[in-house]
Amino acid sequence: MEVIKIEGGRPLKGTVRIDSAKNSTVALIPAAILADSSVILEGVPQIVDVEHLGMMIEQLNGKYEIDNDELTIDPTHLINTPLVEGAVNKLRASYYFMGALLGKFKEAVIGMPGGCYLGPRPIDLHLKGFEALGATITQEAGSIHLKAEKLTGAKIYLDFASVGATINIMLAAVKAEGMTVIENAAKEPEIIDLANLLNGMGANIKGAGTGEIRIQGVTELHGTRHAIIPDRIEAGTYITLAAVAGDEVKIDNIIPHHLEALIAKLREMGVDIEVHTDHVIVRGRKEMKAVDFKTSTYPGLATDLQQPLVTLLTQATGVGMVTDTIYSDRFKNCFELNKMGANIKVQGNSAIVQGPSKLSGARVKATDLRAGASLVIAGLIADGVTEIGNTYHIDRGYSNIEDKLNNIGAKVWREDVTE
Ligand SMILES: CC(=O)N[C@H]1[C@@H](OP(=O)(O)OP(=O)(O)OC[C@H]2O[C@@H](n3ccc(=O)[nH]c3=O)[C@H](O)[C@@H]2O)O[C@H](CO)[C@@H](O)[C@@H]1O
Ligand SMILES: C=C(OP(=O)(O)O)C(=O)O
Repeated sequence: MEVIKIEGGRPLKGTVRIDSAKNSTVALIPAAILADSSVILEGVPQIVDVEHLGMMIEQLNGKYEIDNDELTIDPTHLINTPLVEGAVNKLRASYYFMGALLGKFKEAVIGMPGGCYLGPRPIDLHLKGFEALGATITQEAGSIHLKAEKLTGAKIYLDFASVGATINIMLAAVKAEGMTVIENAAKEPEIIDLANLLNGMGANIKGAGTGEIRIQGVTELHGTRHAIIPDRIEAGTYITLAAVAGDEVKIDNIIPHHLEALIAKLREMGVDIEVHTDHVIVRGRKEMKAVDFKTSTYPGLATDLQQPLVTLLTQATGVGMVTDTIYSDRFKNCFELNKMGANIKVQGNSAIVQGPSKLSGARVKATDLRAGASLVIAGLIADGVTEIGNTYHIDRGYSNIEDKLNNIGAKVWREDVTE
């Protein structure tokens, strides 16, 4: 079993360059199949989710070529193969092939998505959207069959501003006949990035980034070149770790506007953050006071940063409560942090953290992607060596994490150990 080992207690100093957004990239790759010629994505992060989507493009007989961080997807000879085996259940975003294949071929057969378990993650809103556009849906033995004689634009109200449902409906509607209006659409920056790619391919989408997205269907989409936005969650993770372990760390290649909720809350705790156009400088390792955090949809505090923030609170003075309004069961990291000496109680969808606690190195498991990030941060400040198992979760979303940390003075390495 591969583990990540961290020798804690080394003050961090230097620059971390943030890669492009996982949650954009994993939508942009399936979107590319809607074109009839090559789509080039600039700045693709080296993460396992991207590799898995590449395998799915190849299952569909598409060409998938990465040259450094530039990805070319050529969908010219695409075949509508059922995606029920292979990478489909290795990641959440595989479900974007539902919308993309439905949009392109009016039919898709696809297995259920994987991704982190964070509590129930139903896809009823995605299916409701496809039905509104004219698709018939049948489900059997872990796979979903979507079929439409034709797709017709519709008005679709989402009961919850779901990122996944908004994206999937956009992908299915972009070539539908007439106008689709998504009401109570998700407003996350990754939705805007997707709309920009699709519009570059010839789509007609207005309102992305607001609660009402209007999609006028077009008959053809062509290849284009698109630069992916920076990863606000990777950025937020490094900002958080710099707050507890950094002397002075520059987090570069970001859009600070996407991180306003986080930056405001960290400042409330007493963290020194200097904001510039495309980077921030964090001067950490100072006294912090505990605050409460509550996650919500964008522009609120991202649920994907909630677990790293729990680690931060273990170093602040007082009691802080972290409430996750998006996912009911995203607290497995808390039990691992307690093994390292933290004092955290989980109650319903909240974690109550009493700090400050002295953390000590221990053997822990990354139960999901951001739990992994929360344990890496804990390892950086703990006394002694921390060993983190289930590294595959971390590799779904953080590119070159050891190099990025070692470059700013950490001591992080991988080892194969017997279980
Ligand atoms: C690949 C990707 O981009 N993943 C992100 C995406 O996940 P994902 O797209 O799965 O998240 P959603 O925004 O869809 O889910 C938010 C909430 O809505 C509920 N829901 C969602 C769909 C549905 O059909 N029915 C339903 O009830 C979910 O259970 C959850 O409680 O947005 C989340 C919320 O910002 C992030 O944590 C994930 O990192
Ligand atoms: C929950 C996440 O990812 P996914 O939706 O891909 O499981 C995440 O990025 O934190």
